[in-house]
Amino acid sequence: MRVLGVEGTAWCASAACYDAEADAVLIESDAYEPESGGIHPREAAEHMQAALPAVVERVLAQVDGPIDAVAFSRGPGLGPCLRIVGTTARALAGSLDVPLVGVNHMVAHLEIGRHRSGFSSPVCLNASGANAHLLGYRDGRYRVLGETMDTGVGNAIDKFTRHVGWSHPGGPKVEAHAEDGEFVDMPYVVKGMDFSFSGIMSAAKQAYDEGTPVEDVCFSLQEHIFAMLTEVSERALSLTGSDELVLGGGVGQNARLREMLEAMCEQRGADFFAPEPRFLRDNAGMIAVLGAKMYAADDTLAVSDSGVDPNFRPDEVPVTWRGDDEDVAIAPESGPVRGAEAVVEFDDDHVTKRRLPKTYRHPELDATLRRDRTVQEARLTSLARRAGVPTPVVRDIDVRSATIEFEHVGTADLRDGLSTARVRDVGRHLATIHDAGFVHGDPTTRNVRVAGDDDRTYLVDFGLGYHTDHVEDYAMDLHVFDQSLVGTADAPDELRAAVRDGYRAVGDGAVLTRLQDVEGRGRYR
Ligand SMILES: C[C@@H](O)[C@H](NC(=O)OP(=O)(O)OC[C@H]1O[C@@H](n2cnc3c(N)ncnc32)[C@H](O)[C@@H]1O)C(=O)O
Ligand SMILES: Nc1ncnc2c1ncn2[C@@H]1O[C@H](COP(=O)(O)OP(=O)(O)OP(=O)(O)O)[C@@H](O)[C@H]1O
Ligand SMILES: [Fe+2]
Repeated sequence: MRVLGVEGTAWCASAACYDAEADAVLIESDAYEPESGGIHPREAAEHMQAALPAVVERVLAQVDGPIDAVAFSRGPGLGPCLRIVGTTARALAGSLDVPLVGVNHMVAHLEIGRHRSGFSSPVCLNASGANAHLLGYRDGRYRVLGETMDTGVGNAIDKFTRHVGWSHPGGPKVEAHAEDGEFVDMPYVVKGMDFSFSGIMSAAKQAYDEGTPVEDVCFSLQEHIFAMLTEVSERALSLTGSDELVLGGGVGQNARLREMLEAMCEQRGADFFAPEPRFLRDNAGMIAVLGAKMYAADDTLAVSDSGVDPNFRPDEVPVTWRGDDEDVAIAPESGPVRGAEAVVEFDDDHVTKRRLPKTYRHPELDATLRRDRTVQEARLTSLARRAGVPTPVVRDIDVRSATIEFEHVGTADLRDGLSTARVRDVGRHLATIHDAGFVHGDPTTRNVRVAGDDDRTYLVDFGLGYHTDHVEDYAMDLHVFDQSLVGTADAPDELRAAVRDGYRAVGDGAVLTRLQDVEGRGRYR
């Protein structure tokens, strides 16, 4: 089987042919390079119009044999560019007289890694220009386990380089300048498996304006941003119990990001795979490869239904080409637990939590995070108890070794004992701590302990918590819990409703309204 792929969501006019029998991918691309500033949608569309016919022709000239289907990027991306891709693909399918396959560009970024690695059900980190998210397959969909709360990771970096006056794209320039840089402290924002770049981008621009050497800013940007992405990836591995990670997206070409992910996986005994650069940056090869899987599953489009969608989210795609039994693994654990942050050991009635150094992080950043989170965790665990939320008693704390000793609570993680009554309780607990002026920061189904007998639910792991009176922060706390239900429960909808019920019974209705807002936000900016 041979599938022709067409890509052109933003900057890369590309065509490819995937020969499934030979597992060979032929790619021809032509990049749009803005003369100044970032990507202008109209100029980018003009580039697609001019360049797509030529790359298609170059591919077809090298193909020896019939084409069985034409696959194209349906979204997400820039509307004017996508429409040209759509028109090109429809015309090709018509002239070749073959079916049309509409591919989600973000799912293609992840599937190419799965395809090339041979991993069965990995967690995927997509680190591209306009996006940044963690995906895991569950129950017929790619679930968004975590994502950026503002801009995509590449766009964030590109905004800094525009500020400095460097041409687009900025990522490779930041990587080159970082080589001679030294560490300066910058904002580091992770909320469960979500993360945000707006604070660090303003800080980077300000540091540059105030005379910090640009090499130091570039170095520190990479150290912070990529450590954030690595931490959330590790949290996703820990939460799902998966031991496979694949990387996708243009920022994945960065050697420092790959090095960090590789080191993290090695430290926890997981397998890591990053496809070669031609499959990381935007390319039609990944569109053709996923197109072939979809075509084999009869997942084709009638021309009348083949409109493009600039906001096409990866979790909207019915995954027709994978089996029902391929869900991302959820392994039962025994013995010491290796969370995203700490190693937790159990001894009779107490639990020792050690934040061991993470070799992937810069030593200074590592020391700060381990110390601050240890102090904060001990404080907030006790504050929550005083507010009336069941949490373990803090028996001892040693800030130097970032170690806390807790009372052992519960008999299982909520993940392994989900019920509507229990998640309703969690909703109430979150409302109670928000009322007391702080957030948990990482409320997942593994950071709640449950007990069989009295059905109490305890909150643990307050290390990412902080004091705040912003409705947005409270809503994000709920959103993190909501996403963890989606990621770990078989039938999450009833549970999600129960959390809201619990929250409503105790907390502020404005937070639930804001939660709807948070969920409705398209983050492709
Ligand atoms: C929707 C689609 O149009 C979009 N595509 C996209 O963002 O192009 P992609 O090729 O995946 O990524 C481009 C980004 O990747 C960054 N980049 C390229 N090389 C880099 C490097 N060595 N280090 C860091 N960033 C790099 C660029 O600065 C740019 O922001 C997407 O996938 O989000
Ligand atoms: N006090 C406690 N009593 C019983 N079990 C606990 C207690 N504290 C932690 N655990 C168990 O250990 C696991 C890991 O602990 P914790 O979440 O604090 O570590 P972590 O490294 O911060 O995890 P992550 O950052 O991945 O959420 C929890 O999911 C829970 O199963
Ligand atoms: Fe992309």
